[in-house]
Amino acid sequence: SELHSRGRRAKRDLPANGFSGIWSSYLYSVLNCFHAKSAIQDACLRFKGRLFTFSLLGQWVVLARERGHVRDLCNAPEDVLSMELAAEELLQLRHIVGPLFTDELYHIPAIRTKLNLNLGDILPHLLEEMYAAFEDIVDTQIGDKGWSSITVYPTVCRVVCRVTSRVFVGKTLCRNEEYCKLASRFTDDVLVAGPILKFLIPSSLRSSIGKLYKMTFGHHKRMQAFLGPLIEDRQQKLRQNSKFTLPNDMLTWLMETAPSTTDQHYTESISMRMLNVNFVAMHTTTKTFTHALYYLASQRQYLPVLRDEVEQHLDSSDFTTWTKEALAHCVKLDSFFKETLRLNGLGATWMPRLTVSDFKFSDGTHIPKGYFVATAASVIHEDNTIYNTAQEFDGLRFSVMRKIVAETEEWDWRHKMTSTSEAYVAFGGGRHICPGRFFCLHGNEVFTSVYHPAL
Ligand code: HEM
Repeated sequence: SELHSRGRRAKRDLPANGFSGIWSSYLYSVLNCFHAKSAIQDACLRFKGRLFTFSLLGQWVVLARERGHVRDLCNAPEDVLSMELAAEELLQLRHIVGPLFTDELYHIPAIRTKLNLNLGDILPHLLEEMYAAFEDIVDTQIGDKGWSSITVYPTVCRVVCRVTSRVFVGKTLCRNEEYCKLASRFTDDVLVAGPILKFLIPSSLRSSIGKLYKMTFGHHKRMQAFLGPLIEDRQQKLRQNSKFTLPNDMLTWLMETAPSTTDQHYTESISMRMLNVNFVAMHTTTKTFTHALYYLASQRQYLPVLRDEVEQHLDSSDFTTWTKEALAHCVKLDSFFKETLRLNGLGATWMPRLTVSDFKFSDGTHIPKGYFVATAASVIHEDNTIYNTAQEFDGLRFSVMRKIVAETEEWDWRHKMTSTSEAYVAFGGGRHICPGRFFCLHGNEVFTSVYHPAL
């Protein structure tokens, strides 16, 4: 039955967390949502070092936590363990957004090459927008007393959206309230609607409900309405003068990377890629910066330490002198963000994969086609055998580790925020490792470095 296929036990010869009956496991999988982190921690303790199955919101997942298992997961090719199909199925992306969302993926090379190569050039724009966004969004909320209580998440979300949109679509559109609402709401809408569709709606009805959803929210159509005239304008300028330099932003990089530049599909396709870029960039960066702000506010001893470091490397009276290289010297700031993500990653389980064909872990465990596999990310990040006092926040943890490495080795990159390993999976690993992590670090550092009296 439908319920059975959604709630079934993943793999009979692996230990299972909770109940393994159809109804009991289904109900248990709902309860697990309310305390996923501790339930996974308990299961890891019980099944020491072994792979096990865990049920979450009607879905059994094989969870990996040992280094070897995580390495196997990272190294598996896409046609064996598929991230794309896992995301598509778990979030019902075909129904909620449309097949174009998952079929074309050229935003990934655009980020990997063009965005990452241009980080130095876009820094002044990032900084200019950051100052303007703080003035418009934060300063206007501060009254005569010189302080005000602000709801952090929505405020950070607006700032992040404006600043990242400056790099994605340019100065005019990033200051358009309607555009920013669309860019920031899109991820939240998908993250709510996708799991509901998968969990509550039988597969025979999903297509019709998805159509209704798309008609109501119209994310793609609205994005086309914003980007269409901009694309047309840039193309026209190029037609008039082939030497015309396009603005250095994501829209241009997508226009240059898109397979075809002529047919009608062009604007549709680029708009969908822009939605996808927003999907991966906004929510993740907002969440990380919000947590970092909470740590700063609750552990104020870090404020002078981080500010001293920033002032040592960057001229706080003139941000136009800031460079990518100078920011890279702020190792304590880097460590602070890495530690924030260690304890507050994107979820208790991460790096979901769907087995497209039979998969064998290196210890011989065999997972048949059609099952979900993921890492027990929070357990890995809070393992006392890897990190001292792993449950505690130590903002300078990684800068100390970097210093120790630097004493004996030439390169101290191993503990930088953007470096990953089987013990640090906040940005995933293997072929799908997050290509936007350099931009995200850049953005976060700039956020915190910008001197603001409210901080
Ligand atoms: C703190 C912020 C961020 C976090 C924690 C984060 C984390 C992740 C993680 C865990 C993955 C999945 C990796 C896997 O399953 O192996 C991922 C993938 C991805 N991320 Fe990020 N990310 C962040 C910011 C960004 C930004 C700002 C961008 C774009 C500018 C971005 C673009 C992407 C893309 C395109 C993928 C898919 C890569 C692929 O399928 O090959 N991310 N990210």
